[in-house]
Amino acid sequence: MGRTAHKAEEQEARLTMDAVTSVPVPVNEPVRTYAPGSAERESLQRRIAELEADKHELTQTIGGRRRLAGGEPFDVVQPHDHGHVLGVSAQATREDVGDAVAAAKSAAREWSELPFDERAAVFLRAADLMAGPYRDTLNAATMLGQSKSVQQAEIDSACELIDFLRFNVHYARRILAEQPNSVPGAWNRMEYRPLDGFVVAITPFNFTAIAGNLPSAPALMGNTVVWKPTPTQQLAAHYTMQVFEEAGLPPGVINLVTGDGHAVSEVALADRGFGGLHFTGSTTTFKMLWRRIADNLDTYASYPRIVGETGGKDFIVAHPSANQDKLVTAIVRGAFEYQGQKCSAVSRAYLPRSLWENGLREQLADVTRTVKYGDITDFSLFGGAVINARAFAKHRDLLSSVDSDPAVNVLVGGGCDDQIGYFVEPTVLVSENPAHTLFSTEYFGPIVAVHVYEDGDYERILETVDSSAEYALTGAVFADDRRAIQQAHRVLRYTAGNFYVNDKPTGSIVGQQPFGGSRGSGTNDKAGSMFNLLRWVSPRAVKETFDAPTDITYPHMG
Ligand SMILES: NC(=O)c1ccc[n+]([C@@H]2O[C@H](COP(=O)([O-])OP(=O)(O)OC[C@H]3O[C@@H](n4cnc5c(N)ncnc54)[C@H](O)[C@@H]3O)[C@@H](O)[C@H]2O)c1
Ligand SMILES: N[C@@H](CCC=O)C(=O)O
Repeated sequence: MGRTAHKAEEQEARLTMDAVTSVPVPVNEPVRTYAPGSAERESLQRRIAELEADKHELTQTIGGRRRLAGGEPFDVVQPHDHGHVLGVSAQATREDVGDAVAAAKSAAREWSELPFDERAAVFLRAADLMAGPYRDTLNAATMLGQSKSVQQAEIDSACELIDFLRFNVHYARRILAEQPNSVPGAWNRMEYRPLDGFVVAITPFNFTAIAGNLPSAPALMGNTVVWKPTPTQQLAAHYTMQVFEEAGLPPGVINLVTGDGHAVSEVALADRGFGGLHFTGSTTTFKMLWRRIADNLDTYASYPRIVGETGGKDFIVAHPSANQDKLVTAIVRGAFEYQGQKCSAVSRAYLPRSLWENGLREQLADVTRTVKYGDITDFSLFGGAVINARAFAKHRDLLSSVDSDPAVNVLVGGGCDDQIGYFVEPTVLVSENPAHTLFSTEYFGPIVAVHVYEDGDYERILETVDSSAEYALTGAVFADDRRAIQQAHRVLRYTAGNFYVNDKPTGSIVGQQPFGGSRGSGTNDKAGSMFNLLRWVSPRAVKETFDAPTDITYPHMG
């Protein structure tokens, strides 16, 4: 048999396999508790000690080869103990990024021609490695490098990342199964090709799961990727890449480059073969990258896909009928877990005067005072430090400005200290002015602004919540009165892409609350869902006619 005939047969077999197999039905990875005395706690503590004792060389992976970037070196430290260096990495140069782009291009054809099941198996295997032998490593790296408590690491670098990988395979299979109608004599098919170009994934510091999902989701759909994690998440990203490789990801499919990303936007976003951006991070960075892409529009072979999940000014609004205990728990967990550094974190709360003056103020202050931050290797603590010196300085400046602001009262907190780690106290600020910048600016730290409204002004305050900030990511209403809940649904319909009723607006779960927001919060392509995966395919409609006409006349022509 000739080589061409053999190739055609092989291709036919691939199409058939894509059409008939099924994939494992995903279930959410159970969250481990790490309770005192448990074996899982001991095992994790051992791994933390090992990672702390090591000084990692945090390399790039380009075309399957590890190498330190050619630019300026930088240290990766523990935010809660910034004198403790976990690893050394370096800024990617233009040459490094050029090599990563070349590696992505050269791996593209073979990877896209691999049957879907073979690609899916790589990521399902990665999920199992993360759930098993790599769980402690990824959790320890996330705790040490990003200053997460054990609970916050477990729901991120274990459960959410594993869920992304398993659920994406399930959703991708559903996309492939979505086929057009055929009529007698013709067969219509939809082929879900990857994009006609490589994808750039640029990822934030705050979620190891997001950092792993952004390159792997397009790769699952057959794309090759240049992935740039952020320096402060480099340790966990390093191990995530290691898992992908151990799971059998071929060289060049995901190419990790290190550093602040300037060379990535200069080289990869200016390449003719750039096919799409998968971004999560601040609104400012996303807008800057979008503008750069727009400036290069005439360079590209295709219109690039742009997916970005960005900042938030997430809220809780409570009706006078709200349950006070549940409300306080939601504000404190929502605002102060992971030091307020979730894009979904509560950073503004609108509370009715009747509750505020009948115990809510004192209860909120008392519970907030119990929140302790420190070295996250102490499992009794609630949280750690903010991510770096820049974040610390932003919070320090804000706290010192509110000290002398007559429009703001500090209910609790207000202190900060960066001698050992970048610590900012859990802080509740109260202002009578709902138009104060505290209610519109994303600070991304453990600070929540409270506005107390008159009970009769509920509808008006809902309108204020809607119009105060440029963002529309997450939000929650607390009420027992169903009419109040319905009013909130109506007025706040576009104020949050993830809306919660009587629950905190953080902690979405893959497969349960697909995540993302609109307005200044992003393109709302819902990470970990079919909506996101659809952005990484370029469908081709194929019609095959079995017995094509041989006569150009139509019946009306007689
Ligand atoms: N909506 C969501 O799903 C979501 C999830 C997590 C975080 N976030 C948002 O992310 C932000 C916090 O993350 P961050 O501090 O890492 O954000 P960031 O915007 O500072 O950085 C994000 C990424 O962009 C890179 N970057 C910055 N400048 C660049 C440039 N010129 N060229 C190329 N890359 C560049 C960074 O190195 C990093 O990898 C917050 O605003 C938060 O709300 C949003
Ligand atoms: N899934 C997370 C997303 C956080 C973003 O930073 C949450 O819902 O809290």
